[in-house]
Amino acid sequence: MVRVGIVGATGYGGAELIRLLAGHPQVEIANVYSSSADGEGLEKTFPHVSGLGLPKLLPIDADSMSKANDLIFLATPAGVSAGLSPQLVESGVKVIDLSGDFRLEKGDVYKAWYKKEPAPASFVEQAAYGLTEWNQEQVAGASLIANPGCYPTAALLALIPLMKSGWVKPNSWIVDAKSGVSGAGRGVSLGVHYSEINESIHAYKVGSHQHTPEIEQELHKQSGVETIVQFTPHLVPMTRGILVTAYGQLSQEVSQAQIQELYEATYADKPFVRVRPAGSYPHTKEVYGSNYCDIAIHVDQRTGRVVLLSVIDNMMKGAAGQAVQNMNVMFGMPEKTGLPLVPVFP
Ligand SMILES: NC(=O)C1=CN([C@@H]2O[C@H](COP(=O)(O)OP(=O)(O)OC[C@H]3O[C@@H](n4cnc5c(N)ncnc54)[C@H](OP(=O)(O)O)[C@@H]3O)[C@@H](O)[C@H]2O)C=CC1
Ligand SMILES: CC(=O)N[C@@H](CCC(=O)OP(=O)(O)O)C(=O)O
Repeated sequence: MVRVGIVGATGYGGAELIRLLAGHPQVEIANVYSSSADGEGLEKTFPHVSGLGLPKLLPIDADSMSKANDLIFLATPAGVSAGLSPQLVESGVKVIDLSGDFRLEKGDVYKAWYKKEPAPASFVEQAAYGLTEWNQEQVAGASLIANPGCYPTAALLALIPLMKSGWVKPNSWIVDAKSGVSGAGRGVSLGVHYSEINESIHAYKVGSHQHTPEIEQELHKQSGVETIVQFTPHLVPMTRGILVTAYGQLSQEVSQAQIQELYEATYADKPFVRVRPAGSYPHTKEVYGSNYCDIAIHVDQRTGRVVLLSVIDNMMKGAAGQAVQNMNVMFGMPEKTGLPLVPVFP
């Protein structure tokens, strides 16, 4: 059994990790940690986990954490992992970080987009970017995983095959994304107040969202081609789910069938990416509560553009689900272990 510890267990990412790990056949939830609720039972925060026999919340202390766990998940705000993970990794415990602290390779880029001090460069260098489908080998050998952001997961799984093909003009990509409100975490603020967001939709952080350099960095790494992406996120009044609609200008005559074939071949052996039949319209509800990313391809011959539609559950493939998928790969377990396959529907 792998002994896991969860930091940030009182947040949304932490709660989703508990849901998955409590049902994982090869994991023991050994410890849960909190920066604010020492000694309390997690059911005080989350009545829905009552009766699972979970340990009480402990204070965060790197020394004792590294002795009591084989793996620590950090589901904490940006900046926390940058300080904590180096100590944990040095003492021999593996770390999967759900925040953005180890995703960006260049410290100055992190500082510019997150407005925080970057993690030590030597640890950023050894972190594997945990987009499992594309980095399985690096994930398997890593001690520190930078779990991808929710929007980058949906965008990258859709864009990478076409970026690698050379069939789309690199700087033409426009990534329009819509997210449910759980993507903003459990903290209360005016921006997620029910009466402010219900029956409304709005864009935010146009040209300045911190996931923009992450998408660009990984497209470059996977395709070898530098790319600038126009990324616009929107907040929609639903709890979970992300829909990415991405537009790229084709660089040559390519048919819908050719692109469809490319995607089907690329993801044929990837259990969590489902390429939908040509011309379909995936709904976020069709992946709700699951670790799937569903992708559909539309070629518009009139405009010469390809339109990619990609849906995920932000809490699952966009956060905790992908983190568990990475844990499975790190510990040599089958990739799908403990990840319930069928989405909750309706
Ligand atoms: N929600 C989502 O869809 C996604 C989230 N992420 C990332 O995952 C991380 C967690 O997100 P999410 O669960 O939504 O956020 P939440 O705000 O719901 O939870 C974060 C938790 O972190 C803990 N925390 C707060 N401050 C500190 C601190 N200084 N030191 C240690 N722990 C602290 C809090 O628990 P306590 O007070 O008990 O310590 C809190 O419950 C974030 O970095 C987020 O960006 C990534 C992808 C998707
Ligand atoms: C809807 C919503 O607010 N989503 C969050 C998701 C970002 C996130 O989780 O940030 P890191 O993964 O980079 O830490 C946002 O746009 O900031």
